[in-house]
Amino acid sequence: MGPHPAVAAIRLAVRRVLHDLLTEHHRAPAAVAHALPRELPPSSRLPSSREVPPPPPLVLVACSGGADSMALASALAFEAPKLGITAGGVTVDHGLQPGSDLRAAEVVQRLRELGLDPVDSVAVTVGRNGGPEAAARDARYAALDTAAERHGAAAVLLGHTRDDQAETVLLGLARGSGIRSLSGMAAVSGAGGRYRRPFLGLDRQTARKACMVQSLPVWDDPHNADPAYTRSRLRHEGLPALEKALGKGVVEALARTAQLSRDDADALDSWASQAEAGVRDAAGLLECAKLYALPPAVRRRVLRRAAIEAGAPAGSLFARHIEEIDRLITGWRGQGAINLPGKVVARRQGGRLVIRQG
Ligand SMILES: Nc1ncnc2c1ncn2[C@@H]1O[C@H](COP(=O)(O)OP(=O)(O)OP(=O)(O)O)[C@@H](O)[C@H]1O
Repeated sequence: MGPHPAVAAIRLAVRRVLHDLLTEHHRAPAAVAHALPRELPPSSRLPSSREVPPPPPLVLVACSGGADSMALASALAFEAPKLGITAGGVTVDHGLQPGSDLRAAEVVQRLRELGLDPVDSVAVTVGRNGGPEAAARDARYAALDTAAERHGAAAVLLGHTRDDQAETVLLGLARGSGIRSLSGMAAVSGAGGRYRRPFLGLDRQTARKACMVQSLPVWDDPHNADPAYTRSRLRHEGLPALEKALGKGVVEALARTAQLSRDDADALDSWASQAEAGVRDAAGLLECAKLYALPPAVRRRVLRRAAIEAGAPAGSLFARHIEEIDRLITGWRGQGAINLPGKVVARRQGGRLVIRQG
């Protein structure tokens, strides 16, 4: 008898990602070998480094101890050895609740019991930038980046599911900042495509079921049920209400919206990068008349890129900033300079748009 369908589904999702990683590993052996600073065993220190096969790639799972990432850890532990991949894990202690260090130690133990090695627990200090959820996320990704680099990991797997994706799309929709924010989380992201999300096509229920039938103990993060958090309200009130009003397929439709929006946003980004050269004069300044002639979606992207190039931090540059710059082109009434994040200033001078720091 084969495994329970939920277990088969999580394993298949992980197997696909590991196959992709191996294909990349074989396509770019030099680059991957370079990203793997782990000591080679003495027997493999041959005179010609070209003949030395790179060590097997290491893949880490980022595990909170919750159902999604425990299911992910179990599937990784099962699939990785079959493909000659070393599987490890990292858990991050945000220090936000009493006893969080004990929970982190428990997660480490569970990951070791699954056969993962190395397993790290990293304690972080959560700052105050941009609200509690954003601050915890920033601290978490910084810790995961450091762990991945320390171990020379080829990838870090994250347990985001289709339900998380649906929530992310709705949050993006409510921000009103365009299709890039509707495109949710990418299956591959981070420096060099480090982060992989094998479960984006699976629902949360499947991950929970897989934990249950494998008798994996899971930890329910009290933050996930705390109505003080936007995502938690969306998960427990918003999405169920939408499902009630629109039917059960909403989550799937929102996840599909993410994929379609991502493709559209990528196409517009590439259009904007091609259009950019054509709207600059010989001195490299943006010509207002040529910007005016661009479709608004392309023009806004050119303006955003110019602001980032001038030093505005991408994460602090919002749709309203771009709209203000855009008005220098499309609603020109002699208005003054516009202050942007990162001390960047945009002003219209003659027929040119000047965006620079200071
Ligand atoms: N404290 C943590 N340590 C390590 N990885 C984490 C931690 N918190 C979240 N992650 C990673 O980020 C993913 C998404 O986490 P998030 O809390 O947004 O979603 P979740 O649906 O509650 O996931 P889970 O059920 O795994 O906790 C997790 O599946 C896991 O891979």
